Amino acid sequence: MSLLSRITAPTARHDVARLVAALLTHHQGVRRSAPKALPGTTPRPAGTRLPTGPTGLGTSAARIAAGKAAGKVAEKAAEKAAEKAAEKAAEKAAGKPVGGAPDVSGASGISGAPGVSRGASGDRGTGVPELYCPPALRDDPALGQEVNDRLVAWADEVGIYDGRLDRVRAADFGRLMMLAHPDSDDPDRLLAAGKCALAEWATDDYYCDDETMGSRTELLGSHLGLAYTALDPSHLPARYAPTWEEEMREDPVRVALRSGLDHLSRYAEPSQVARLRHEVAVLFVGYEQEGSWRSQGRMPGVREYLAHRQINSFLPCIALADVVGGYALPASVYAEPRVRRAVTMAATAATLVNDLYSMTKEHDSSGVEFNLPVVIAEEDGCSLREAIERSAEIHDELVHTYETEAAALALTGSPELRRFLAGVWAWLGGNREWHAGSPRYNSA
Ligand SMILES: CC(C)=CCC/C(C)=C(/C)COP(=O)(O)OP(=O)(O)O
Repeated sequence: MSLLSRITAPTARHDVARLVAALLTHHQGVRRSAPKALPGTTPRPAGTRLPTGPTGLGTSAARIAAGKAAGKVAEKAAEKAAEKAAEKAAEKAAGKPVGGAPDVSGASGISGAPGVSRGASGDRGTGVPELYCPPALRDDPALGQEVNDRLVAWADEVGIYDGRLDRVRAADFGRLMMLAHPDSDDPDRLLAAGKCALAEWATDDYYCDDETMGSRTELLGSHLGLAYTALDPSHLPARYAPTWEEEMREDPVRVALRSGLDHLSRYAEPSQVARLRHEVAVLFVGYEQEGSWRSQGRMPGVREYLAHRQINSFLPCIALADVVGGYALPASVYAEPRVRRAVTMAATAATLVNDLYSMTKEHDSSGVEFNLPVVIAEEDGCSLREAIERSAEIHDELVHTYETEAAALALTGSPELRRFLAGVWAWLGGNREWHAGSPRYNSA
């Protein structure tokens, strides 16, 4: 065994994660709330800069003296924060009031509910059990509204959701961006990420989900193939290129995807753009998979569905945490298997939140709809209520595992990785908060 492999934190696995989570969360039957900050990190207010130069294990010798001191301070602060979070968690688990700091859920001023994790008060009338999830880190309604206004204006310009822009405005995707990316207060960066998200949503609504918007299962593959070329341009021979370009502009979803990526490219490095392209291509595979179930009239099993929700997920949005935050996580770190495992688990959890909150909307739609509770009810032969509870438990396990594994990675990783993992955690909180309030899922 090399020295490096001995001093590097071991890979946390399900069993380790479960053990730690169980120790921290189940003390005398009391569940704890998810902490506001990912253990091992500190919430980073918008505009805070990262230390520069090489960081992390084995690189300290390469740092110049000042950078070294700064890195050490940051590491110490992260360790302190982790200790504090663990202490707080233990106090909460023991049923003691947490000294000093305000209640994290109340402090956000968003929910009005005493605590944002699982428990009776969390559903705000939606029927969704309270979930183990961090609270949203900030709520800045004015910023959310600015992003939303600009997003709706852009949707109008590119032609998506024609005649339905009032519903898009009400869904408030600008608020989602504001809640999910608390380390940026730049409306234009939030808008760029919002455009990408709305274009991905439009792809789903127009091609997969919504027959009233023209979706037809037999055309899905062809539509998605063309849509992908909006993100990764086709370079056709000269005689075909002009007409191809006209055709690209004929479809509002293609226009939206291309325009969103163009805007994002002002802030993203090529490797970050490539990352988004990859995640969207994977998302499209997920859209296809769902289309295949639909055309067969087949309900997938729970394992297949969960694997699907990892690819048909919010990962393309979550993957932009660094672009929106104004820093770049190197491609090699993003691709590191332990990082990918943690981040994809978070993405699945975020998407299960969508499943839980969108059940009512989907229940009202005409076609076959897939979500985890329906799939569990079918496979386990249980009631939908029981299946909702089981879905919430699966969500919670994923979040606990992310928390444990990401915290371990944060303690040994670079400042960029630490910030990214904290950004993913913040994304989970903003996402849940948005789903709980957006009229897309909560209208009568
Ligand atoms: C990346 C992105 C914004 C994708 C949107 C599609 C997606 C992964 C969802 C979670 C939406 O799933 P669903 O079709 O259930 O969405 P709605 O419930 O209709 O919002």
